[in-house]
Amino acid sequence: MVLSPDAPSVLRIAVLGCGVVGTEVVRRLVTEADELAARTGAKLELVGVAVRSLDAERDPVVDRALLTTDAEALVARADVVVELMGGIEPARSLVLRAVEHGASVVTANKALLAQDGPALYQAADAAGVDLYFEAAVAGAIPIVRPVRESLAGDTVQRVLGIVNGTTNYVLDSMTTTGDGLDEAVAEAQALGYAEADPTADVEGYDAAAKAAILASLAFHTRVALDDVERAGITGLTAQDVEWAGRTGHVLKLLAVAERAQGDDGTAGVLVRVQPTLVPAEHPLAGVRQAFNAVFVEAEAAGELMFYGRGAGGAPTASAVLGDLVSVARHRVLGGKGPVESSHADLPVLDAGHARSRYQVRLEVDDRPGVLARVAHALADQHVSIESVRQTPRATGDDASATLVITTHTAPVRALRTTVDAVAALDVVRRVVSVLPVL
Ligand SMILES: NC(=O)c1ccc[n+]([C@@H]2O[C@H](COP(=O)([O-])OP(=O)(O)OC[C@H]3O[C@@H](n4cnc5c(N)ncnc54)[C@H](O)[C@@H]3O)[C@@H](O)[C@H]2O)c1
Ligand SMILES: N[C@@H](CCO)C(=O)O
Ligand code: NA
Repeated sequence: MVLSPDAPSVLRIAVLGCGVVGTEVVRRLVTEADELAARTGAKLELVGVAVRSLDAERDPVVDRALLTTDAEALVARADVVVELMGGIEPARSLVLRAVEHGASVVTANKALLAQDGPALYQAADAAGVDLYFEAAVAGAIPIVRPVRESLAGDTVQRVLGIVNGTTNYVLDSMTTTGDGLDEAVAEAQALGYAEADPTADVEGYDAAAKAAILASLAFHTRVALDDVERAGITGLTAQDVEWAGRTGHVLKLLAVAERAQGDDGTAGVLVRVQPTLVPAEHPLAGVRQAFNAVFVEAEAAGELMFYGRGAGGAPTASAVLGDLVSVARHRVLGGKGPVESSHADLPVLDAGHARSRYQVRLEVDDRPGVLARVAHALADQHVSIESVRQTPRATGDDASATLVITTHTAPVRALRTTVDAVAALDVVRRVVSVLPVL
């Protein structure tokens, strides 16, 4: 490449946090140094790695002479800061400090971006530096850049997918083994997918943060973590998974961000994370283990699908290094990457505006007239039935049955009212589950 005489020949790189991802980023910076320099046009010199403890055991690829517990001082002497410690503070202050010093930032921190993204994007923009975050959504899968750049000339209608590897592993394991949730989570922990405290994954916070980031990019609108309607997988049982299979579905934790209309017809966006019944023949049903997959539906492009590893040290490091080369190239060749695009400023609608097909599973008395009464309760709310399946549970005087009703697309508010009405019928013993169907 032809470089201007004042282009830097060396860029100082600071890595903050040396855990699962940080270690793999350091490994590639060390082992691929020559190749990265050739691609960038400048040497990427690792000048320090901020850690909590200097004495902790580490992979030998990490040069102990580069370790420091003074992250602030390290940030002050870097051209590019790679934030991989996670959490809100001190990550937030260090990212702000970095851009104030004129350093570009690469981060994998979805929690921070979903909470404080706008302030960070503005600070980077004001300072004229880059803030890149491909690794924050779906790990190695290129999805931030396609939505932010490749689709910048199109109109995205909907983004949906599996964006949390841990919960996909847990649900996949429940599907294949018939295990309950606790056993599957313990297995995911033993294999290193789920953390010791798996709350962020199993309660859907991690997926919700990613959904907020994707929605912001896709709809040119600010969407924060609190705007996302969220349900995790903790309430799911082995029976829910079994019934999904019996009715031709696979249970997946889906993130959905879509354009929708408010009550007065105004345009808005809806963003939610919830366990969803995916038809067995749908491509998302075949996303196994800890893999992620994201569908994007855009006006001109039509349907796009992105699939790959959404977690793990090396895959996530791939996305971080891609960003690092991009922002480093801007330093060498001049120019800057995209800034926050929130001009559409669409309202985030409350989840009551969602429309979906639903599957309602009931335990009912098994006697004449029961089905008619349940069907009547749905008809009262104009919720149309697509199919009904009845399976006997117990026979004799106390005969009972499982009733699985699949509805046509209905507004979630009508569905909720319907379920309350059904639950109140004396012939209905229990509403076991209500799940959306993709
Ligand atoms: N692990 C993955 O698969 C994955 C995938 C995508 C994104 N991410 C994101 O990447 C980031 C890092 O994740 P991870 O899995 O490597 O976590 P990790 O817990 O393995 O590593 C984080 C490291 O940062 C260190 N750290 C925390 N606070 C620090 C501080 N104040 N000063 C110095 N060091 C500090 C911790 O001691 C730890 O070693 C997080 O934002 C995470 O959400 C992780
Ligand atoms: N805990 C996350 C890591 C990637 O963000 C997951 O399981 O997908
Ligand atoms: Na990604």
